[in-house]
Amino acid sequence: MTPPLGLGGTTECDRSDLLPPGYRVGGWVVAEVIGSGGWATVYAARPAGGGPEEGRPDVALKIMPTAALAPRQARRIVESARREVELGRRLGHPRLIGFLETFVLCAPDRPALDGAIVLVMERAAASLRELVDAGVPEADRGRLIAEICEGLAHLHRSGWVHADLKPENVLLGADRSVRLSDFGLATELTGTHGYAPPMGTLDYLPPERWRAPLGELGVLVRPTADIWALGIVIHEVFSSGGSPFSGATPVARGAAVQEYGAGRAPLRMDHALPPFWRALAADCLAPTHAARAPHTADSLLARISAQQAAGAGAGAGAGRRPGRARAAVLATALCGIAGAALCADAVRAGPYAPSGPTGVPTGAVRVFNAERGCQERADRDAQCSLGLAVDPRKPYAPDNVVPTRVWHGDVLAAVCELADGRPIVDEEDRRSTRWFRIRLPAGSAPSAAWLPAVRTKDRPSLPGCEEASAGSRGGPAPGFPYEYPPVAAAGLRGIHRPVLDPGTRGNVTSTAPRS
Ligand SMILES: Nc1ncnc2c1ncn2[C@@H]1O[C@H](COP(=O)(O)OP(=O)(O)OP(=O)(O)O)[C@@H](O)[C@H]1O
Repeated sequence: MTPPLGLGGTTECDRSDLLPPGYRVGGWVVAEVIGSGGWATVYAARPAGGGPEEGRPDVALKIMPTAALAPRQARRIVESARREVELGRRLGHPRLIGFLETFVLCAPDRPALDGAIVLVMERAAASLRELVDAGVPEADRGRLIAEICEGLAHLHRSGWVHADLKPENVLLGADRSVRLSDFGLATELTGTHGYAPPMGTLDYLPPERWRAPLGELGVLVRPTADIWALGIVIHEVFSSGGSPFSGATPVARGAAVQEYGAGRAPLRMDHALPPFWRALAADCLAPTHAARAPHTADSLLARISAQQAAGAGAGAGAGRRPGRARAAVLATALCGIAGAALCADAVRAGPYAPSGPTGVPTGAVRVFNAERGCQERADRDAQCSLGLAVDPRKPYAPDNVVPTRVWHGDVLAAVCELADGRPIVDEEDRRSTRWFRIRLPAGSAPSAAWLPAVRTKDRPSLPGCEEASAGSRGGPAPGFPYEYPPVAAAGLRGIHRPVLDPGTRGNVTSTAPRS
């Protein structure tokens, strides 16, 4: 820290804890107040003439008073400033706000501010909060989230957790590029976690933070806390500032977060979120640290980049109609793994082949997609496609979903049903262990796959699969998968969209401690 500086006030100010415009702070002259947080007031300032700052760009001064605080609080402020300075010194990055210097304010004429800590920062043009309040332009939404991810990825790679990510702390340059700021709670990790002061912004705390014990070192934080906060920010950006957790106050919304974290309430996102961003936010908002851990800032960034590179960024970002897409945990991963070539098959509405010589198919099912936005679409958009499983008794995973996709309204040839497959829950919390064996279009490989019963409203009268298999082949009931002759259908493009696998969700909720 630079030594205390002599100051010269020039104009009157109606609050003793505010500096008037023109007040000189070090080599800087205070202009207007930009905003105030819990512990600080941030001012716009320009370089004072004649000093080394002359000719430098305007800055923001974050002034943290300590005079009126109890010793413990004052220590907290000093510690918070130390974190900001330390992080700023070590982790310079285009997505993090730049720090120029820090010093202690010597202002004997203003006792409330005498001894305050001053951070001199690069000055931003606005905060994401202002933009959210005004309505984030559709064309900017995806880019802003991607840039926040870049900042987080850099922090996490460098072994730090921000611990207070929220739109107020996402600053925007004159060109609207993102700069993460306010590192007062930023925590350096020792291995997988670190300890932060027991502070933060209630609306952005993950479920586990609400019951985290407070030890001597503080509360345990991990990068997944930032990922949770990112999920809330994504939701806000795409839904005009709305939170996915309802409640009139932050504490009430916190109670809703805990209900969700304990598995007693589903995640309910605003219909305004386009499917891609809904899926991304849902992954960020996985209810436990363990479930969120695979979704690192780097992996989220890769998904966003892939989406944008595929030319779907604009559509995914803004123009889509709302839907109730649930965690398409595998959607992007599958496309990434399988590539476009594997994403080539699809089943069109019909043709449904009635009973053939072998007795199959013996029924039909019409695909039902619980996402309302997808029900209204007729363009067979990839984001609205649904996956079919190879094996209904295994979790959905990249190696357990066939390349062929289906869409809401498709009529599929079902040959038999399985009552005790893996339980599946849809976006409306309908749960079923029943699966239908579906014949796929000619040329599909494999030629048959499995549709979860929650993905159709139809309940055709079908034989049990073991029975059908034995009947059609005249042999003993085989295991999975069965093979049936394919039906003809047109091939279309799209990506996999597996339904939510509650096996995963069940594990998650069962391991989540009760609040
Ligand atoms: N470098 C900067 N350039 C422009 N505006 C800034 C800058 N730093 C902070 N601000 C704005 O100043 C306001 C106060 O910031 P500050 O970091 O003190 O508090 P906060 O993040 O809003 O709240 P809290 O301290 O309670 O977390 C915020 O609205 C923020 O957007």
